[in-house]
Amino acid sequence: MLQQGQQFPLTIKRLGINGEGVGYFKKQVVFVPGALPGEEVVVQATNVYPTYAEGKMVRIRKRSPHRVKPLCPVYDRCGGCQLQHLDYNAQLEAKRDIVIQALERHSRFHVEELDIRPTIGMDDPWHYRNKSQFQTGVKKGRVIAGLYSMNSHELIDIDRCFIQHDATNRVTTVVKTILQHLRIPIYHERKKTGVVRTIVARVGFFTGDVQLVIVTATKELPRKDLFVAEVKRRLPEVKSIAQNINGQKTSLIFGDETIVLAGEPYIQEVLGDLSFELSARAFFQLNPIQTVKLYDEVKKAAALTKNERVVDAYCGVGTIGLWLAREAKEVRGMDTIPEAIDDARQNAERHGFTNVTYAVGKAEVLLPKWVKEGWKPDVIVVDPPRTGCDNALLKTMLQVKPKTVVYVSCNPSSLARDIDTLAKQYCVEYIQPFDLFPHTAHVESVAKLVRRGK
Ligand SMILES: C[S@@+](CC[C@H](N)C(=O)[O-])C[C@H]1O[C@@H](n2cnc3c(N)ncnc32)[C@H](O)[C@@H]1O
Repeated sequence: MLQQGQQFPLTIKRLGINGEGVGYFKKQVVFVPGALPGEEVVVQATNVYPTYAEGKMVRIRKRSPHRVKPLCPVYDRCGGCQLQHLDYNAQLEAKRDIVIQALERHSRFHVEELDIRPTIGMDDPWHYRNKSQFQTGVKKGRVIAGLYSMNSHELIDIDRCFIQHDATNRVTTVVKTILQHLRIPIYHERKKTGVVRTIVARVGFFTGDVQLVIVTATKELPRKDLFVAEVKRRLPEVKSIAQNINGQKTSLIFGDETIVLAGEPYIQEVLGDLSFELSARAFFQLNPIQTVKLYDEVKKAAALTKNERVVDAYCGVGTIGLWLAREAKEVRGMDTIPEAIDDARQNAERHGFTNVTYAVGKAEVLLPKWVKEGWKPDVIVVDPPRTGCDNALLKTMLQVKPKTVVYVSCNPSSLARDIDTLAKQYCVEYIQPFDLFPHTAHVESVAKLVRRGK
């Protein structure tokens, strides 16, 4: 058994689900952030648990040929990315491997018999995120904004984040200086004093318009008019300035109340031939370039012929349903967040779709209700949160037996578990991994399932 603080040699076998290197020391699994598959490293045990251990890398004895110098100067301290030290093609392979590992661990499939395709990556895997949410703080009298360090509560000041679109970097940096000049108080988490908590900047990739949301702990924002005037003067690309109030002690960024301070309540974004109006709190996919590829894959997998009734389960603001609507007879979507459904309805209306309806509620409650009312889908698309689909939904799917299920997943473990349940009546035609978040350990997948027999 390993002891805390013990140093030992380790060969890294693979990347774990959080991007850390995984090796075995006398059959005990050890997770080592920063270590890469194929490397031989010396590790110091930092945490030893009954079934696994965590360690930090002390020295690399044999380097991976895929190890590269991270682009970001704060990569080692910031918790945002996990894979910048691995070359991009190797990242794509590692992500496919993460999907394979999840299937081996959480399903009964013979993985070698499944068609798991190479990960679809980006031509340029930098500056792909359309939204930044940087916490604010004060360091040596200077206003800073960024992300919290991985292992401590230190706020890392980030001037240029290499995975953010540069418009969001620029807006955040300038807003920091405006807050500094106007001496607008920054919120202090421990003392619970001050005002500004978070700077949220979102850009429409297609339009170049930027939305700025200042999240404050109090309703009062000192020197608000001056702040707005300075933002307008120095950042003409900002088309919407809003204040969101969040006085709660919570890990959620936004509170319930949003006040538009200047400009439009929305910015515009375009995906394929659909346009969207994004309000301050509206959810929208973070990587628009890859989202288009992902949705096109969903469309291909759904293989619609204008005769199908389609469910867009966990629909968010309805984007997948709208992507499919022209090729479907009818689309019904549902989500638990009322604002998302309001947006989905408006999006459908603006595009003139008459065959799409959206409802607020749980997928596992609404689908059985629709079926009971006599409405049976031919194709079901699910895009659940990390926890995967509720059992009641899977059960209804097995009862209703749509000819095709398209499963969009942001968590390979819950994907593996859920498609294992569906395998009673469905064949997995293929699984297509996507890289929506280069340089992080996230992997998104589209699985196409077709009903066995009739
Ligand atoms: C991964 S997002 C899907 C977003 C959307 N399909 C898109 O492409 O933008 C998951 C969504 O599931 C919703 N959700 C969570 N639990 C749910 C449930 N039990 N039933 C329906 N929707 C749920 C969340 O509000 C969230 O919008």
